[in-house]
Amino acid sequence: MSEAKLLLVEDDASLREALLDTLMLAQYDCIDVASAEEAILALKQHQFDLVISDVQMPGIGGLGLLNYLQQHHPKLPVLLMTAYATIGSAVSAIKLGAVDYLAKPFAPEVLLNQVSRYLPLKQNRDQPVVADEKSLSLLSLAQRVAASDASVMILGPSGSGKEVLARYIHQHSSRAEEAFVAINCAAIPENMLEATLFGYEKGAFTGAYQACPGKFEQAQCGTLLLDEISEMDLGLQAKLLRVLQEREVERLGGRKTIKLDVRVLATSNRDLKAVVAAGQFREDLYYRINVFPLTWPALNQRPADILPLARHLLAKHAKTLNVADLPEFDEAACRRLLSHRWPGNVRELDNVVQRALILRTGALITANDIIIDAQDVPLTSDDAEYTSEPEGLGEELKAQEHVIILETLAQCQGSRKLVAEKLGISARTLRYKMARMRDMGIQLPS
Ligand SMILES: Nc1ncnc2c1ncn2[C@@H]1O[C@H](COP(=O)(O)OP(=O)(O)OP(=O)(O)O)[C@@H](O)[C@H]1O
Repeated sequence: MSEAKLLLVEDDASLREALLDTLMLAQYDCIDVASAEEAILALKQHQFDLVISDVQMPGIGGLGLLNYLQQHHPKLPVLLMTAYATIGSAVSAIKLGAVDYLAKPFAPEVLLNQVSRYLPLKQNRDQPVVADEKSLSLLSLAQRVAASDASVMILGPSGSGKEVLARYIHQHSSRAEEAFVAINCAAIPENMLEATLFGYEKGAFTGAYQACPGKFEQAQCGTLLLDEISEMDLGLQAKLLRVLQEREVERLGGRKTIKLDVRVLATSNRDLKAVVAAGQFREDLYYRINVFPLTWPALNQRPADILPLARHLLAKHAKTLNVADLPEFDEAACRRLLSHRWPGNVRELDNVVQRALILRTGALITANDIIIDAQDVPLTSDDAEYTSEPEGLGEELKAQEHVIILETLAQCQGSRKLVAEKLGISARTLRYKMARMRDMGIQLPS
């Protein structure tokens, strides 16, 4: 999940739910409230990086909130949402200090594009923690590659740390002070990926009420990460190749070409050569992107990383949970961590460490606290339900769960609220499950 925190203020409950879904599926950490008054309370309890607020609301409303923010949080960016008919008030709000506005109704991608423009880039993100010789030599190679401007293809199984490595390359490049923009090609519906990548002009398609720069433009002078590039359809691959060759982009519905100075990194957890051989990935694009291939081996191929990573993840989560004294793994717990095969790689290790932190009773984490099979975890709170996917579920059962969710979504015309009610799970759990489905490349209605 992104480290940036968003405050969403919208009095229309169903719209708020839909916006929240979009933001959470895009991995944003978000708190939602129904009025400006509640927003002010939330601002006293949390630190936010961006506020997205409706203008017309009962009480002091969006403009009252803007006024409050100007006085108490003048540096906090505010995005206002307003009905198309009342754009005049949004324009005056911009004069009052809002950074931008969204004209309702807008497509989910318009929201995500705007949000990604204003969220600050957190520089202190996870640095790769490595100890195994294989990983050390990979990092030193990555550092040397970072110094060049070559395109890099990062391969490795899911959860091995490909995005962490991509950020590392950016941070060690001459572009480190510029933007790092990541886009997950599998998570964005196919018909919106092109607009998200290349941007669009007002009126380019139904719902494009205002022009929006694409990810390439947002990454200008910096680095663009095309995550899971192998999931891009062949038609779009041809357009991407052209942009990379010409080093310029044209927004959808636009006539102007925009010169680009962007370094492109890409990841895939598939054997890209085999995908090329199967005719699902263009060979010319493969060679353009694959100037320098780097591969993170699976975690079980670099066992010396396991304990340092586990300790790092423990310290990270202890900090988030405000745990005063950091517990340690006892010897039996370490043995258990070292003997597992970690099919889910570092992401799986991260889940196990989080569970251990919740389950431990003293200053030491024992082997009993290391629950590898999540089915054994006693779920007591909604939070625990949200963060732990029952990994023990068989593949067949999981596939059935996905079918049920998709069918119920269709029956309820996409209303997450109704789906959650029908399936008897919390809206949070549904959101989490849908995010996991998106991660797996399953297309969901937006
Ligand atoms: N070497 C590392 N040091 C610190 N944290 C790591 C490391 N490798 C992975 N992680 C953490 O593990 C999680 C998964 O990593 P990441 O998202 O980079 O994997 P990925 O290979 O891109 O996965 P996917 O293919 O599923 O997108 C993240 O929370 C990341 O911060």
